[in-house]
Amino acid sequence: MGRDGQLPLFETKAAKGRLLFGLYAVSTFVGICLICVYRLTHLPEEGEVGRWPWIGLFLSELWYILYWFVILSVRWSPIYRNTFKDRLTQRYEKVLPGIDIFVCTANPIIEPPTMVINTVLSVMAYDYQPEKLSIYLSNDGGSCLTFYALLEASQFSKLWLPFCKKFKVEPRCPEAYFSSTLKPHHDDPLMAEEWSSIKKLYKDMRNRIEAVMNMGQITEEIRKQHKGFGEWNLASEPQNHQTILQILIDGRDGKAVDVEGQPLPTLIYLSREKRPKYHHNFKAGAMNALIRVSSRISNGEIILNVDCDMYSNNSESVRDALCFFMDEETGHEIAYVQFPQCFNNITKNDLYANSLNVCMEVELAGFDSNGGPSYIGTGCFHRRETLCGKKYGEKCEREQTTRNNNERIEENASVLEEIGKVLASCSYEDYTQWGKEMGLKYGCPVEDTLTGLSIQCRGWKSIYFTPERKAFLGVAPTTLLQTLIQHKRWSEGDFQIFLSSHCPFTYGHKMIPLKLQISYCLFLLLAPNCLPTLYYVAIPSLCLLKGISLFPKISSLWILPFAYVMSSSCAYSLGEFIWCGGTLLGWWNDQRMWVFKRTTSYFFGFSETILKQLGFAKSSFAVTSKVADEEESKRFEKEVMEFGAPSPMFTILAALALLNLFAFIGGIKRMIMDVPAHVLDSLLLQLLLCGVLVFINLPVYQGLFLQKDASRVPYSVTYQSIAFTLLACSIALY
Ligand SMILES: O=c1ccn([C@@H]2O[C@H](COP(=O)(O)OP(=O)(O)O[C@H]3O[C@H](CO)[C@@H](O)[C@H](O)[C@H]3O)[C@@H](O)[C@H]2O)c(=O)[nH]1
Ligand SMILES: [Mn+2]
Repeated sequence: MGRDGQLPLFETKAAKGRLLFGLYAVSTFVGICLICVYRLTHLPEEGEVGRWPWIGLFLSELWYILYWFVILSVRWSPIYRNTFKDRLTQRYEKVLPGIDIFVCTANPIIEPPTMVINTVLSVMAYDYQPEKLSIYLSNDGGSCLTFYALLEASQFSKLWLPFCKKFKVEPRCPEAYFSSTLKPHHDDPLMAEEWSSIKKLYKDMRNRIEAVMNMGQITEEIRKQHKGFGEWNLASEPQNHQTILQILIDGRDGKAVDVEGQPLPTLIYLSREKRPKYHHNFKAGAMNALIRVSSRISNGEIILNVDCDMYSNNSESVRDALCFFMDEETGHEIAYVQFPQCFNNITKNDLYANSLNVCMEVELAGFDSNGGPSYIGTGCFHRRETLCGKKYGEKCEREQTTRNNNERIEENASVLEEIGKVLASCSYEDYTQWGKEMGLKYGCPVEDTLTGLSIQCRGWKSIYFTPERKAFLGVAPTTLLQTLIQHKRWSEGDFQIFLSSHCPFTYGHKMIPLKLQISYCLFLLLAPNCLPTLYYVAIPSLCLLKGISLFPKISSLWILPFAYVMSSSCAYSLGEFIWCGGTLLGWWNDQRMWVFKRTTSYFFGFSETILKQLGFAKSSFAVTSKVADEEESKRFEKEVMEFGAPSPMFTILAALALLNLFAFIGGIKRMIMDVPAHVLDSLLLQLLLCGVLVFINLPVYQGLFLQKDASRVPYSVTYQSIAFTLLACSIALY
């Protein structure tokens, strides 16, 4: 029961199956202790072969044990939330706050404008009073083609919104809706008719936008449709232009209505100023410009941030989020409500492990119970004042950015556009706290994690909410390289936070619970995982070639803890994976990606972070492509691994795969030729490990030797990797 005897607006439930989890944790812990005892008591004497590989292996294992404790503490007691939207409506319908929605895009080629406006339309159609909704599109690509697409969307919304509301359609992203639903049956002839006509109008619009995209420019005729195009006479280069701010729909304007005469949400286009002299700070820079501009135009109390590829799949999400913010008991403590990142282009067995299901279903729910989820960049509702640097419980002093909420904004649209242009200019942030104490933080490729952490360290709580009907659906990378590069950015940014003054253990000391500090390490310490993994996939195999044993004999009892820890961990992760909706083959693919990411993405992420610390490298942000060519898409659908592009990441993958293949063949040969049974006895576990790695790497061999189309491993990579492998093997053997 909440304050004043009212029922709360949300409830919290603990996860089930804790006993089983405890059993797994305790028994595995015993196994781990025994492994340590074995490693210490069986350490080869000084001068004996295998002493150094042994020590290295033990250090790797120690790292994994440390990381296992992190994994365990995140999973200890996940919680799940449930909202009561009817109570919200009953109590607060008249006083619901204004919501500002920020959609970010950065590149018209890899983030096609059709996709961007689909996202925009889906959030315009939220089940919420349109007078209280304002949608901002931030275009860092600076392309007028995106502006044109948004102009089209503003027209189309006049039909789309009433259609969605009249027939309560889901999802409210037109592309997703029309490709997932069939024409409604004749029992509702009215809807069937409207359905067909809207579908046709949507397709016409899409064709117009695509035609313009193919031309690469807009025609004179289109240019005349809106004064805004005039801005591009001055803005020739995407990275060097003035602010472009256009209010396409002004919700306050009585004439801004849909075809049924109902008001429309406000719709605004923004390309912040870009100048070569000024660093633009990637998405964080875009978000901060949006925060300032919106504070003068609509000043919504709540800000929703979505990436341009993450359409709203659930028209009730705003209300879900408000159930947390407006809860009488705890609402005032909550800074942000994070929804999971889900994707609509995951294939059945998820070859590249992009679904992030376990992270979204289990790990973030664990964060929630340990003190609050991190901010993951998209699908997150923020309280505006917390983004402006306010501490929990403090009165907001920085009035320049937040206006009084009751104050009505009276200026007309063109005045607001002029004011906004100043707020989004490069020099506005000079000598201010923006990017430091205010807004999203600069200087880190994972601005989201860093910003979320600092909000939590200012005393705020956060909430993680996974509704049954997914709230947002996005586009996951569709090639191996894109996935690896994305994870490199993440691991690099995360590790950078760990090494910085924002390390949760110091920065968060006494500010957030210890268990949350530890939980953050799950992400922040991903990068260093590359070292033990590289060691584990290379050294035991090389030792196998040489005949050095690093694991207990099969006939010894010491084999038991190794066998137990391996099988219990596999069983646990498989169970968790299936529980989160995965398949058996999906789990296997996930294991493969586990190895691939650790030996490439995290390795590069780790090295670059170190180089950055030493001042040798600068930060970058490789935007993930949301499109693939036709052949690529076909292979993606068929779950054929894509190696097409030459990349040092592939050289490492191929070299490690070949190394294990050679070692495996060498190991088998040794067993057959050298006959004495003790070889088999002392090397079998190593042979098994090597065999599993060979099995994991099957798609790599396929890419090296069998695939003939554009997806094969490039020859340059093949030669390099063969050279590396031969070198490594000969060093090991002689
Ligand atoms: O200079 C830039 C670069 C990127 N973006 C936008 O940022 C978003 C995320 O970029 P994307 O390439 O899709 O990155 P992902 O790896 O998919 O994104 C995840 O990880 C990022 C941090 O690395 C977060 O910013 C994202 O919100 C989160 O979804 C996209 O909408 C981009 O348009 C900008 O607005 N300006
Ligand atoms: Mn993305």
